[in-house]
Amino acid sequence: MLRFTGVGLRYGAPARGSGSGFAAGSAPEALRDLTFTLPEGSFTWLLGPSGAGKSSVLRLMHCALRPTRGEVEILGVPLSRARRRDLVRLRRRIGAVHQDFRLLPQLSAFDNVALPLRLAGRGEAAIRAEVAELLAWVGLAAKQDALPEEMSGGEQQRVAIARAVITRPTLLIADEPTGNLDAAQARRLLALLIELNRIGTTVVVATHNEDLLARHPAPALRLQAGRLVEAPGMPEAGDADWDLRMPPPPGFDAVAGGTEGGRPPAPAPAAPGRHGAGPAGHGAGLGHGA
Ligand SMILES: Nc1ncnc2c1ncn2[C@@H]1O[C@H](COP(=O)(O)OP(=O)(O)OP(=O)(O)O)[C@@H](O)[C@H]1O
Repeated sequence: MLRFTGVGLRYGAPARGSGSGFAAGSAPEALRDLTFTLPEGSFTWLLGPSGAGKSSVLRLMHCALRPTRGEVEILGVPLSRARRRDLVRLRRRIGAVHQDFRLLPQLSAFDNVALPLRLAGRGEAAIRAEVAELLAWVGLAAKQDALPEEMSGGEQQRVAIARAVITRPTLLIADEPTGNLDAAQARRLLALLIELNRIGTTVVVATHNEDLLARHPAPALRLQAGRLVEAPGMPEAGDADWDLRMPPPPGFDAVAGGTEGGRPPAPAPAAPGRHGAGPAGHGAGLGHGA
């Protein structure tokens, strides 16, 4: 489970409980008052315009930062109280696809993808088979020996995706993972994310890709200028302050109805929820070959 409680983040300010030595800064808060819970095994889209704070939320989820206010709990571990070695252990359970890939430049595609398995102490024979299979699945069988600088942006992104999922992480976070992929490759990636989620991985994906959102309706966290404007289980904006059962204000009948003593027309039903209103479904009908 991921739980954010009253979370604020100000870059350059000291983090809660970290002793991390950040210089105190006066930058505006990048995240403000975020409170939400994502259950284990959920699939959540992370949405919002550029600069809204999506990458910052993912950095907190990846334990790369601690909040300056409030508490972030990742897979049961409160970041404010976690020691450095707890964080290292926690991060081994998290797969991350970064916007800028973060491949190790001196390692081949194969060795980049194999790295998390080697760190976990897996045997080389199993690593060979698993890495080869996953690289083939992302269409990079012929690029196993290529260095990152010898690959296109889309190829590097697919290596980064393979590296993030090779350990079947408990939590997968992805920041614009389709930014460099064509439409068919993006759909294959979505199928992979859905499959991982089906076998139990909690998945959080920041994206602007409307095609993916339409293909896999799931709950959403939506940010605007560092604040949450939509979250799983949060009432639609306006629900609380516009009660449709309230009588019209005095004099409104005559203005709206035109007939003495008449009632105004019934208000239109509330707008249907955005795609985030429904439960996470797996009904996108995408097989691995989609
Ligand atoms: N390392 C940093 N130091 C200082 N400010 C930062 C840093 N990273 C992000 N910010 C600021 O935090 C705010 C949120 O940025 P963030 O990258 O989280 O947004 P985003 O929604 O992911 O944007 P995009 O869609 O463009 O990637 C922005 O105002 C940004 O300038």
